Amino acid sequence: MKFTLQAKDTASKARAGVLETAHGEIQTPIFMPVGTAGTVKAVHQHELVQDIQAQIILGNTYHLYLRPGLDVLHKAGGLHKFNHWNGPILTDSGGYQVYSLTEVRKIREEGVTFRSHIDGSKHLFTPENVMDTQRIIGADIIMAFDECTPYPCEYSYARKSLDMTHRWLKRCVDRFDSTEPLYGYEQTLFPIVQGSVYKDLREKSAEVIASFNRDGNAIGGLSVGEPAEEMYAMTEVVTNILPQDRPRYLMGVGTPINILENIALGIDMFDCVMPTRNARNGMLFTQHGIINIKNEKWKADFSPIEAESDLLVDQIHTKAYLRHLIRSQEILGAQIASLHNLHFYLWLVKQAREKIVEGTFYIWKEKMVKVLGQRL
Ligand SMILES: Cc1cccc2c(=O)nc(N)[nH]c12
Repeated sequence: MKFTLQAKDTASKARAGVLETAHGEIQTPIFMPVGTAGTVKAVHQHELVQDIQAQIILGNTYHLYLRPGLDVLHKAGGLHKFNHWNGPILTDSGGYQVYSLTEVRKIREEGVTFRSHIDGSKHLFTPENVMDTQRIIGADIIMAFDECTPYPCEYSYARKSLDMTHRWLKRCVDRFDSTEPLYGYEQTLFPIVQGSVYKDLREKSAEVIASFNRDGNAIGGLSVGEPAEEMYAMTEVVTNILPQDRPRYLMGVGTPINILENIALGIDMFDCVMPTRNARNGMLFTQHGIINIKNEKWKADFSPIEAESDLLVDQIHTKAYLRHLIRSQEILGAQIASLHNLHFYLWLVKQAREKIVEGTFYIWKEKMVKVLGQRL
């Protein structure tokens, strides 16, 4: 998988590039809508393509393995066929979701046993079988099986966990490199840097991950509750070590401000459930700050959701109407708010890319971060 750097900011580590996959190219920096169970919740495919120009979406091994299950996905010819998405797909390896979604789980050298959050059935994920699973799902970019350490966590735990994640990575690489894609197009495996918030562990993990010389590299174990300053400090340590000519993917990040600050630290790819999850609760991200649409102040505000936006629903629907839909828990409320937030996130990273290319990113970023966190 080819990654071409097109521009670098002079006042920061921000870069603009193009990542070529079997299902098309991705302009970076990029935000990847999370489509956990094979759908970006409350958003139609044509809206992803036409309305927000999403370039790549995420699926998830844990969810897809449990439902609809590997036999259905295999018979369908993979996730692209199943959900009719013809662009690139990235799947997470499932370990993180086991930790965040299940109570009953055990982490062993062999892998992780857990009970399904759906029906309580018992399962085992190992580095080998999550590679096989991601072969069946057929995502263009697949993630190594890692342990995402909680925050906070003891140094000794973080170090032991890191060493196991590196041993698991070797097993993932051996399995992936000794199996073939199932649907006639190449897939690529990204390893994941861990090390919690400990500088020396992050340095060690970044060096080990870089030594595998894969097409791209991910940074995990952040956006797990640590203060933003710690997130930025660890990202800086890791991007100083990861190879310049490979894309860097910071997993689970983040707010609009997190994204801009991490682009300045040399990150190219982001994913986060925040734009869709918070949308369903009425939290709207806009270029002037954050709107809690359920707030009384919008009750009779008949101005467009966001006048400057080129998204149709932002122009034709009013704040008052969207407030009514969200408060009434109408499905259309989730649909409009989710589409609005995803459109905003994709607009933001597209703006960042344009500013990097024209050499004005740092000034623009400093101005934007002052506005984006404001409560309107
Ligand atoms: C989705 C996600 C968010 C945040 C962190 C992580 C992580 O450390 N590892 C994996 N596999 N996924 C993550």
